[in-house]
Amino acid sequence: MTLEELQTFCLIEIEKLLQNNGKSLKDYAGMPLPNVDLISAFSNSMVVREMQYDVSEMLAQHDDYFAQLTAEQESIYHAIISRVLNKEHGFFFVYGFGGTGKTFLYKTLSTKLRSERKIVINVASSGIASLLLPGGKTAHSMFNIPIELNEESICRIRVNSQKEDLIRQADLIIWDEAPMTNKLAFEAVDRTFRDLMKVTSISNKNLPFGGKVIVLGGDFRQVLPVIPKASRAEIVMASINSSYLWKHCEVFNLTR
Ligand SMILES: Nc1ncnc2c1ncn2[C@@H]1O[C@H](COP(=O)(O)OP(=O)(O)OP(=O)(O)O)[C@@H](O)[C@H]1O
Repeated sequence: MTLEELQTFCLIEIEKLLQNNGKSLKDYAGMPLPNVDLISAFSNSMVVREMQYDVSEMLAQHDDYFAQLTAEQESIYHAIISRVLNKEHGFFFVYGFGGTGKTFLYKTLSTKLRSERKIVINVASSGIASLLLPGGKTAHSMFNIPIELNEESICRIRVNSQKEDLIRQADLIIWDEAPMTNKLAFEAVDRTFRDLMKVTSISNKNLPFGGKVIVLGGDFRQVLPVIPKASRAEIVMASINSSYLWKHCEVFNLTR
């Protein structure tokens, strides 16, 4: 917890005691007031959970991972981190077959940003893969992706919910095993994020995933979307690289 957060916590407690006695911090000239932005962040337990990582532990882990990155991993790392730090949008795909170090890269990115108290949402297409990611969940449960999908689907994220707030505040979203998810699921997430992020800036409506920095990863030679009785062509058409989103994607390759 930072000193400012600690101060806000203390001021909230003092304010509660004062209010119980018919007074308020505002009645005392020169007394600081709690930081309103932090109060709303505290009230969202999903955001609080993401802020609870031990900063020095994250930094130590990051430095250890970073020192081991290969040149390929390091250049992808810098490309992604610079987008986050410069508050620019980014839609990336990290392509690499099993064992090329995608998860290692995700862990290095996550520890870097968490060491700076930024929010990283780690999801995977399958439950098993999500267990390998730090703080991982399945994409379907995190983004409330509907089971039945079509070209107009949107995710069922309630307005003013904690999840909506968490997504809005997220600095980086990492989605592993992307090739096995139907493109309609990414398109539903894209529409939902555009809608959700236009509150922050109207121009986000025109950016892929509402201007978020999102990293998809996986290997198209492993598992593709499962569609009962579909032909090979239909399966290929259901992959993310057949989506309208793909032309916006910056693809990186991990080869070793
Ligand atoms: N730069 C690195 N330095 C040291 N070890 C690494 C590095 N990159 C990856 N590894 C190690 O190599 C192994 C495979 O890496 P990792 O699990 O990240 O690959 P992956 O591409 O995610 O594989 P999969 O797609 O099968 O999940 C792991 O044990 C990981 O710790």
